[in-house]
Amino acid sequence: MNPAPLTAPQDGLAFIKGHGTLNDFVILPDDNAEVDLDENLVRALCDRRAGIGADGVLRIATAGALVERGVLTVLPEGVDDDDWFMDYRNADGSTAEMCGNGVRVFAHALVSTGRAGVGRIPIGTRSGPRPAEILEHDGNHAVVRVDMGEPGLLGVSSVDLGGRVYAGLAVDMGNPHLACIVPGLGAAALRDLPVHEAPVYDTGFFPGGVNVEIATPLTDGRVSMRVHERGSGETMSCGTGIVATAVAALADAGEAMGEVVVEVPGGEIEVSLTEGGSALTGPSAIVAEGWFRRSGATPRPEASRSEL
Ligand SMILES: N[C@@H](CCC[C@H](N)C(=O)O)C(=O)O
Repeated sequence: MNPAPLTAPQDGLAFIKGHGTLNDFVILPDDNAEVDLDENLVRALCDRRAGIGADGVLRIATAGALVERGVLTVLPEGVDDDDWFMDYRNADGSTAEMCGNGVRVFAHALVSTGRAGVGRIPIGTRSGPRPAEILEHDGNHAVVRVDMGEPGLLGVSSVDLGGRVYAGLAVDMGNPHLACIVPGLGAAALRDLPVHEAPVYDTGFFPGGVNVEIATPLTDGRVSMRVHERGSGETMSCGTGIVATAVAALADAGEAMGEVVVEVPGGEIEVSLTEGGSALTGPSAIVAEGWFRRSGATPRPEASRSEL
């Protein structure tokens, strides 16, 4: 008997799987925004046991199509109708304004699917334009630099993570962050902290939730960081959180600008902070493509929800 070759199933949703320093994404090429990307579908795609598994979903669509379909109410300032737009969703189905690792992988996917050429690529996000430049490209691997815009300094706050309270700098990277530089913390001790536990933060300060970074102080231009992301739990890397951490680590050292290498469990990323701007440079990998069978998606029993 000849086994049937793989063909697109009738209810198949084409996907690409990629990651940036192990912050992983299901990428949905959906230029005209035809897919009804509701919370249940996002959760099913991101489910690490019953789905493909990812920290988030990146839908590729034009900004104009997302407005036409009502996914966006208005175009963010500086984003044009024809721009590719990164419609980002967290693993729990919530929407976020920005994802720094996501923009690198998104730009890489645009190039590898022929939607853009290498060079500077305009990319729209809910927090405005985040142009990316492919610095190296070798099929499934790329090095991408993203213009991350000007970090906003919001003040100081604190968070309880695993029973210990940390003070941090609140940084707006389009999405909210609390970057906590812990005096005397070394990389080995950071590895032992219970960053997977749900952070207890000031909901008055962060009414829409917050991403929490715990990091070592700046030493020779480097810091180590771990992150608990809003809507995804602990991840191996977070691009916006990496820039927020660089801002906080430099501030802690009495500086406002400079270059910082941030080590995360998933690898290393370079951050450049300049007058009124920031950039993130790091790798992207594309590892798979295929079809997600929508009718095969299995709702999770309530008892297993904490794993999402
Ligand atoms: N992993 C991302 C950030 C994704 C969004 C975040 N969880 C939020 O809800 O704000 C990154 O690389 O920046």
